[in-house]
Amino acid sequence: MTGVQAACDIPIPSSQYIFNVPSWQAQNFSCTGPPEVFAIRPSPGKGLGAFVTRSLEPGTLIMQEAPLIKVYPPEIRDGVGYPLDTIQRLVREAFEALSEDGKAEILALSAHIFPHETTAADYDPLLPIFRSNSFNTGDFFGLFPKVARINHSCRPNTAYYWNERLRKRVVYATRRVEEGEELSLSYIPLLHTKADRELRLNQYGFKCTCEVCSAAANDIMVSDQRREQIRRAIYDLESELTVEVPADKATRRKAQKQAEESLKLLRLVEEEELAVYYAQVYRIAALSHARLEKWEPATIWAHKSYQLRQMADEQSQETIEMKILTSRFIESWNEDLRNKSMKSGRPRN
Ligand SMILES: C[S@@+](CC[C@H](N)C(=O)[O-])C[C@H]1O[C@@H](n2cnc3c(N)ncnc32)[C@H](O)[C@@H]1O
Repeated sequence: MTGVQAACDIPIPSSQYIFNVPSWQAQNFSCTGPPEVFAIRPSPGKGLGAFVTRSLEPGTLIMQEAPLIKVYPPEIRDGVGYPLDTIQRLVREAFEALSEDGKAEILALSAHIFPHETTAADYDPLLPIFRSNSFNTGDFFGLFPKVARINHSCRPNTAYYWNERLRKRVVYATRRVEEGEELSLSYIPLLHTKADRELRLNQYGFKCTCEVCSAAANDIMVSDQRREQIRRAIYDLESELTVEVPADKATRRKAQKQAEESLKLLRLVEEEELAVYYAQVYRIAALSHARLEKWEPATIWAHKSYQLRQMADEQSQETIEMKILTSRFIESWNEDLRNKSMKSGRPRN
């Protein structure tokens, strides 16, 4: 029996509580959560930013926030994008329903205003605030005032996702973040060249000054090439991912090539330090090796992917998938070893 199980087995009498809470306090009790791990202060050239107050390990939860304003976008008009007039009206309606404190929180957010906007007859200052700070959860556009203080980087140290169970946007560290370092996340897909990323960031009205975009010309060229290669490799490998054992020699040769490509992809993502993609590429490497019945590397990559996915969200479909795959690969690996030892006539302990 392990120490953990032993500790859990200690019977705790149900009538005993650590604190004796008077009933009036219990009614008024609300959980404020642990102290924040960041502070908001000026970030040179970027307005305000969020800076960590102590070093964070990968996977540390940084923020969990419910949207203060939520707007369900109407259908996109073909080739035109979202109808701005409708979005503007919906944002205004949601804003008017807020408390005075909520309104003040929204109005304090930064916004980039395009010159043509202020001259429009129905100009509403809420629209640039919304455009500069809102996130698309896939279901709706939401304004999350705390998350909105995190600046963009093309090599971010955090990732975020919409947690459907909590109905909150969750931000967590994807790598170690040192005390005093600024938190960053990505507003756009990152597997594009600097020029393409610039075009996408235009909608937020700023030119990115992150470490990748302000590097020397040669480093930018190398980074651009790597990102293009990573994008292509992810697309190619993911579109053919299967755990079916190759039925003939030609398919086996192709599967072998794919396993090699999956390791090259891993190296590229690590060289580019795109921690937000690690879980995805570990999964590709795991499945590519499982197909060849190379259970040891398949298990190692699957477990790495599982660990990262689990840091983000223990109960997501992606995490559960990697947990199941890891245990299946371990089983196959054990079976493989048993078969080999039977063949060699040496029993395995
Ligand atoms: C969502 S807000 C981020 C918080 C903002 N800095 C503030 O003061 O509240 C987005 C705005 O921050 C600035 N910003 C964010 N990331 C940046 C970056 N990588 N380079 C330059 N400016 C950036 C831009 O002005 C952008 O419109």
